Amino acid sequence: MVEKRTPVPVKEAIERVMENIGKGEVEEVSIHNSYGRRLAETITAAHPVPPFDRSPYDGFAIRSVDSTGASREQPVTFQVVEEIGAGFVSEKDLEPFQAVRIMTGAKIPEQCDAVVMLELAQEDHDGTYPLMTIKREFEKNQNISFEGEDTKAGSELVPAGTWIDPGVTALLATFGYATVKVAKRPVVGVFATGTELLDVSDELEPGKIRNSNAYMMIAQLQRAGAEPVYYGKLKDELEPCYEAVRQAAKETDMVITTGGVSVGDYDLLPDVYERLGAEVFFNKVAMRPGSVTTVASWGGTLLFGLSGNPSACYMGFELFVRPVIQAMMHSERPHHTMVKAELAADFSKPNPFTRFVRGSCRAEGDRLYAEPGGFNKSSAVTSLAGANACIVLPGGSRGYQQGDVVDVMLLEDNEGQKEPLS
Ligand SMILES: Nc1nc2c(c(=O)[nH]1)N[C@H]1C(S)=C(S)[C@@H](COP(=O)(O)OP(=O)(O)OC[C@H]3O[C@@H](n4cnc5c(N)ncnc54)[C@H](O)[C@@H]3O)O[C@H]1N2
Ligand code: MOO
Ligand SMILES: [Mg+2]
Repeated sequence: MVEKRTPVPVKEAIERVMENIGKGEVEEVSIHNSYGRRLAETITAAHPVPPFDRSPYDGFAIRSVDSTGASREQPVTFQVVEEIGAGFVSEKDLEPFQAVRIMTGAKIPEQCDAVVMLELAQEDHDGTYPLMTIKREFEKNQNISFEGEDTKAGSELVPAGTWIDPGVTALLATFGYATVKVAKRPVVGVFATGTELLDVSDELEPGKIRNSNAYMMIAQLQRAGAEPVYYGKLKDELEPCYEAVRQAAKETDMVITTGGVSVGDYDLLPDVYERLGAEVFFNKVAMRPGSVTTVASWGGTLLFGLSGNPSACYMGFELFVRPVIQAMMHSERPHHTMVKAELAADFSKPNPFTRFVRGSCRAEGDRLYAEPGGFNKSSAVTSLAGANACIVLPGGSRGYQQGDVVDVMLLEDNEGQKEPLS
């Protein structure tokens, strides 16, 4: 008799997994290697930005009071007593009607409170000093880039858990982080199971296929920020599978396998979990594809038994493995971001399970469209190429029509959200 499995609703299944994980360790990395990691410390402004009042223009720093009454009819002339570029500080004590030629980024001289752009000044020379004449008044504080206008000292800028994008890297540099505390990349063991599997470089043989899932999962792990350890492929034989998974579980933070997780004669992962004495959280999820997704825990290591069917394997990874990686990397929003978009094709056949249709989300005019990727079976591999989104169609008695507004999960977004799927 075939074992009867009870399907768990997708959200509940994800929550069961998430209850069983904690934050990963912290390490310090050079700013050069920080892109794509997650912060393990909150970045707080150690000083104001900019750290001093500075000129936003190439021009002349003046005392605004000297420009009072300046007009086309009554121009006012200044002696230019000094010139400073960015990086230099004025040392002159200015007298009335004296100005400093100043370049963008240079510190505003002590006695000055306005900047005249080069284009608004007429330049001349009196034999001793260069001269500059203006034909309009300048107000106090005109054309000054103020200390702290970007951020004040002590402001919390980026919370721990944030994905380090190029902008965050700029902040790290601004505040002198030559190294930064980041979450360690979880180390994830990868196995492909299946006696039918050939290596990538093998010629096809009757009844055999090339192992695509392992490489797909490694790429998904890299996209998620984890460190994949590829243990290779395993034949559908219990003893070697058991030994290999057991060993890998001791060496990694989690182990993902693909294939051998359903109810077939050669689906041996259920036996591996039983023999290990692993705690199986569920072995059937009310989703399609990926209904056979199984998650277990053994000795503190999570074991993900993903389906052998490529589309099912892909979805099992994005729904269950990826959020675990994000949470271990200190993300407060470990789940994929959801948006609403218009369905660009009909899915009129109702399905009792929630369907996850791989495809793309694209903007056209002021609307977002969700476009299925093509061949939509669990076994599909071609429709995964270029997928940046997944259309989520809740199960039930109704189908979905082109133009319906549906939930779409963004696969390439690093922002994430707290709760799964809503
Ligand atoms: N009687 C039943 N049969 C099946 C059920 C069921 O409920 N009752 N579930 C079906 C569903 S749904 C799925 S999904 C598959 C899941 O099968 P497994 O996870 O056990 O995976 P395998 O049987 O090992 O392989 C399935 C399929 O995928 C191909 N495969 C496997 N590994 C790879 C790989 N690394 N790269 C590319 N392709 C791979 C394999 O050759 C098979 O064609 O079970 C249904 N059956
Ligand atoms: O688990 Mo299967 O992918 O539902 O099709
Ligand atoms: Mg099978």
